[in-house]
Amino acid sequence: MERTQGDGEVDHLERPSPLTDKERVMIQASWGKVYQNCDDVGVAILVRFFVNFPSSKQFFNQFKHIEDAEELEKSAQLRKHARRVMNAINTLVENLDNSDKVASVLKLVAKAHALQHKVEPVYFKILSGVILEVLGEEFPEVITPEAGMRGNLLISRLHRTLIS
Ligand code: HEM
Repeated sequence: MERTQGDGEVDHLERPSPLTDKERVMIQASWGKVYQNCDDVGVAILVRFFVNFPSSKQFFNQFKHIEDAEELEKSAQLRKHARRVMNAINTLVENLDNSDKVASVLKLVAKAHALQHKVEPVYFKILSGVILEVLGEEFPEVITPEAGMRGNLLISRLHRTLIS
């Protein structure tokens, strides 16, 4: 299904086909390399996200007024969220063969962000782009176009959970 948003952007919300065993193993191996460096990678992703999309800082009381990238990098709240994001993705990747678990993790994250933190769903889409951008730069050998596309589909599931 394709939905056209108000600004004319076409949003691909089609249900992805189930992963084959081969794809699952490939994603888990690729992610394993990323997760070995989870602290550095997570912080690099979030700093890029908050520097390039400053309005996304509004949800974080401790660094919403910080503009300098080096200062952002030191923020304890940013570093904590980076770890949480990386750990949540790790749980998803470890459980790719358990769709109930994947759905329950996505639902928990989606509910907390929508209801408690009041984060608009669009920020998840933006963050997913930044994740793929940073991983593509840092791990060109593991982020193939195919893996990138699957990553996008995972995030679009999260986005769909958030808006439903
Ligand atoms: C892949 C995407 C994301 C994942 C997996 C994720 C995960 C988490 C987790 C596990 C927590 C802690 C539990 C909770 O309070 O819900 C959290 C907290 C939070 N998240 Fe996210 N998050 C994501 C994206 C975002 C985005 C895009 C924003 C806003 C732009 C955001 C804003 C927040 C805020 C404000 C908190 C509370 C921070 C605090 O209390 O210090 N998150 N997130």
